[in-house]
Parts: sequence; structure tokens; C-alpha cells
Amino acid sequence: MPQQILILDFGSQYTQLIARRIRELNVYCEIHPFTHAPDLTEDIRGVVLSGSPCSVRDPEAPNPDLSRYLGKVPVLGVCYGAQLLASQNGGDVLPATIREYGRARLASIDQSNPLMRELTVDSQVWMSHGDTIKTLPAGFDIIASTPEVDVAAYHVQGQPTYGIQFHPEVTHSTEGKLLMRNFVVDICGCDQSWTPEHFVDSMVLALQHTIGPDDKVILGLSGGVDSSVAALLLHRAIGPRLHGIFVNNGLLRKDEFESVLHSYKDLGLNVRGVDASQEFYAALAGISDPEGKRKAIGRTFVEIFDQEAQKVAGARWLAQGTIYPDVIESVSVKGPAVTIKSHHNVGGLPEKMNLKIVEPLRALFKDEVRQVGDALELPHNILHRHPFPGPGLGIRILGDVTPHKVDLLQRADAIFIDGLREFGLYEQVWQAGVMLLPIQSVGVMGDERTYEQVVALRAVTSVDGMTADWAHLPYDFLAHVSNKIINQVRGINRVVYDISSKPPATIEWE
Ligand SMILES: Nc1ncnc2c1ncn2[C@@H]1O[C@H](COP(=O)(O)OP(=O)(O)OP(=O)(O)O)[C@@H](O)[C@H]1O
Ligand SMILES: O=c1[nH]c(=O)c2[nH+]cn([C@@H]3O[C@H](COP(=O)(O)O)[C@@H](O)[C@H]3O)c2[nH]1
Ligand SMILES: NC(=O)CC[C@H](N)C(=O)O
Ligand SMILES: [Mg+2]
Repeated sequence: MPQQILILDFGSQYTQLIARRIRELNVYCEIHPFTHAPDLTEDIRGVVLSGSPCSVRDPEAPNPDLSRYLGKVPVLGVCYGAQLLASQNGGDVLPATIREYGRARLASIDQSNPLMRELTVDSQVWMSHGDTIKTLPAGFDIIASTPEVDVAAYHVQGQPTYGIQFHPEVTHSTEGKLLMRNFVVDICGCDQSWTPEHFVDSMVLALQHTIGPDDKVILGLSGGVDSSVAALLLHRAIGPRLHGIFVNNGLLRKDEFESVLHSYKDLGLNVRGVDASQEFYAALAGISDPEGKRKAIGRTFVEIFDQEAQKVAGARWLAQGTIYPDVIESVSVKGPAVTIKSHHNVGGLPEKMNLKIVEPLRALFKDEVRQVGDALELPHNILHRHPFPGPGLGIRILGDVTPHKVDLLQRADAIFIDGLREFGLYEQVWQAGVMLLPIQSVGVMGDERTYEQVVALRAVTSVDGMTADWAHLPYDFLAHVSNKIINQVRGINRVVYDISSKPPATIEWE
């Protein structure tokens, strides 16, 4: 295991940002819910305690025993984490007279303290708290204040334990990254060696160690970034013992089955294309409910993987392209998050497959997956491909799915995506696609009345898909796409543009 920082999560909306800031310093870190705090191991060089929506004054609030870490490795409490350490040691945490959300400025700083080294007076910090530390326990020293908050940061005498009331992980804390560097590099002594290349080398070794010398691995490949990067890593580790399976679920983009299979062959990967369109259409027949469709698609995927695995003698592993946000969401502090959408690849692989799961990208964020793909020389067109959901056009056809609707949508979608490329807009957009709406509208074409379907164009900007803004595409581009769809795709007579952000909408419509 690489040296790492452990982040104990108390449910803050910013916990993932702490992880991102540490990884940007080329230091590996993991988030664990406070309810599953791991024991200290040699590779854990420091611990960060996250913020929380809870108040330490609430008897129900998280209050774990931290003695296994304190004084043994450096600990940094952020907001709730700082309040918790203060209150566990006899300090007073009280409701603040004014709740503080937003920007503040550091008025005094103890620059001789290693956490505060090189931070500047007047530096902007981001606050988000309703409680405040009124009195510190004996042996705790203030190392920074703002005009409103005396205890903006503290240090525990004689041990590398620190607390800060503000949020260094938020970019609005302009010197937050410097503070994190002071903690992670200077105080914890991490050597900043966690680079994409390092990840590739150590993951290939780990895969070789885990997967037995004669074992074969089945990997569902989609043409998307995650599964393609997983494929290259596994291929480097076990070569031809990797068996990729690319399923045509009848819900792919126009001509995608052929073109993706082709690009995998070019990469030297051992991939079988399985055309299961009819099985998917049969499973979807008559189902209009979004969750019903997702479940039917998920089930059919599993059936196909199961059938294919049985054809490969010695198949002992099922590899998945699972990435870090999937993992974090399923171990959230408040219990598994409410189901908004059932992702087709999560949950419910049947026992009888008898395959063990291997997930080489489990620890990475999407943009980190792209960096690893870059280090593995994944071709640009796959690396920068927009994400595409496994259930494909099945969740972009509102209402029931038929081969005829798939055909209409494939043609409209191809015009939109080709148009983005033509206008040089494809890589400015994080994801784009077309939705086929379950309504008809009246139009007039060549003096004749039409009564045909409506499609909605969807394009978003985002970093990781967790939040997204609708893309402000140029009007002349939208006009071009709208004209072309209405003129060329018989059966569609109206095009609208979706101007909803996530939240409160989501990227896909179902
Ligand atoms: N048509 C398919 N055939 C086989 N496996 C698939 C197919 N579609 C999806 N999968 C599997 O489901 C997983 C999740 O799909 P998902 O779309 O989240 O990831 P991806 O396709 O690898 O990347 P991206 O998010 O960039 O599209 C994939 O990693 C892959 O293992
Ligand atoms: O592989 C997948 N299986 C799914 O079931 C699924 N549902 C949504 N998505 C993709 O996830 C991102 C966020 O989508 P939403 O804002 O619609 O939840 C977007 O990139 C979506 O395309 C899926 N990907
Ligand atoms: N961001 C936080 O960690 C907030 C901690 C606590 N809930 C407060 O309001 O002070
Ligand atoms: Mg995909």
C-alpha cells in the first residue's frame, strides 16, 4: 500500500473536496465513514477529521473514540472535526451569536507554527458553521483568528494535533492548498510520489498478485473511459487472460457497436462483441417506468455476462470499471444514500456466477481515471469521449422502448454529436445527448400538417457529473442542429433545448 492520509467522514458536503485537494498534492488518501474508522497501519501518515452537518452539542452527534490516532500520527480537525476535538477534551463549543457562512479574513496568524507557515495576514478563508469554539481545553493554543472568530485555528501543545474552523478544501479559501500542503507534506511527511504513472505500476503489480497465474478475468467493456482504462491496466497485468465482452444492448449510439469493437481490436485487446439487442428489447417490452426499465436492463446485462462467463474455461474474476464516487455514495455516513436512480452495474450480481470481483479504479475520481488513461496511452478519442450511461438510449426514450424509437433517436443523436464535433464544441461540453419525449406536437411542412414527436437536446458542463450546469451553446449551432434533425429525421418535427442544471434536475431525464 502507498503511504496515505486517512479522512474520517462525518458527513460534510465538502469531504470529497478534502480528498481531491490531497490527491492534487500527489498524495494518496482514502475516505472512511467515522462509523468504520480503520486501525492505524504503517502506511497511514496522518488523519483528517471532516466537517459535519451535526452539532457536537447534540447528544446523538458523531463522537468516536479517536485515541487510536491522537498523538500517534498528525491529526487535523476541520470545522466539526476541530469542534469535536475541542469538546472531547473539555473545551466549550456553543452556538455562535451569528452563524457564519461565506468569506472571512485571517486577522492574526502564528506563522511560526508549521501548519500556518507562509500563510498571509488578510488571507481569505471560507467559513460554514453555526457553532463556535468559545473556550479551548488546557494545552490548546490559538494559531489563527479572524475578526469574528477567536479560535480560527489551534494547535495542541506537544503533539501534532491541529484544528481549523474554516474550510481549506474549498477553493474560496485562497491559501487553503498551502495549508493542506503544510499538513500533508511538512507535518505528516508524505513524499508526493502518488502520480498516475506510479498508480499504474503499483496497480499492475497488485493485480498480478491478486489474480492467480491461471485465472481468467471477464470484463464488461462499453467503449467508455472507465472500462477502457480498467481494460488497459488488466491487460498490462495479465495479457490475453483478460476476456473483454462488449454487449450490444440495442440501446447504443448509431454505429457504435462496430466502431467501438474496431477501436478495441486496434488496441490489441481480446474483446468479444455480443449482440443481445433482441434480449434487451424483449426484457423492455411494455415497460414505461424509469426504474422498471433500469432494472430490466440491469438484469439482462447480468444474464448475458453470466452466459458469456460460462463459455470461458477458467474464468474466476469479473472485473468492473467502478470508480470512487460510486464507492463513496454506497458507504455514506447517513447510511446508503436514497436511491435516485439505480445504476445498471451496481448491486445484484447473482451468486451462481461464482466470480470474484476485481475493481482496479475503485479509488479514483473520473478526472484521475482520465490521467491514468493518458499515462497508459489510451487514444485521445476514447480518453475524451463523453460519458454514456450503460442503459444507453433506453433511459433517453421516455416511456416504453421500441426498436423504431431507438432508430429515430439514434439518428437525431448522431446529428447533434456530429454537429458538436463539426463546430469544435465537443470537448467544451462534458456530456451531450438527445432525449425522445413521449409527446407529439403539430407542425407544418411543405404546406402539410404534421403531428410528430418532440426531442430535447441536452448538453452540460461539469467536472465529475455530481453537479452540472447546462451548456450555453451558441444559438447558430442550436439552429443548425434543430434544422437538420427536423429536415432529416422523419417522425420528429420539433426540437427543444434543456436549460436545467443539476441539482435540481439530473443529467439524464430518467
Ligand atoms: N454495452 C456494454 N457492454 C458491456 N459492459 C458494459 C456495457 N455498458 C456498460 N458496461 C459496464 O458497466 C460499467 C459502468 O458503465 P459506465 O458507463 O458507468 O462506465 P464506462 O462506460 O466504462 O465509462 P463512461 O462513464 O465514461 O461511459 C462499465 O465500466 C462496464 O463494465
Ligand atoms: O453507467 C451508467 N449507468 C447508469 O445506470 C447511469 N445513470 C446515469 N448515468 C450517468 O451518470 C451521470 C450522472 O447522471 P444523472 O445526473 O442523470 O444521475 C451521467 O453521466 C449519466 O449519463 C449512468 N451511467
Ligand atoms: N461545516 C461544519 O463542519 C459545521 C459544523 C457544525 N455543524 C456547525 O454548524 O458549526
Ligand atoms: Mg458508459
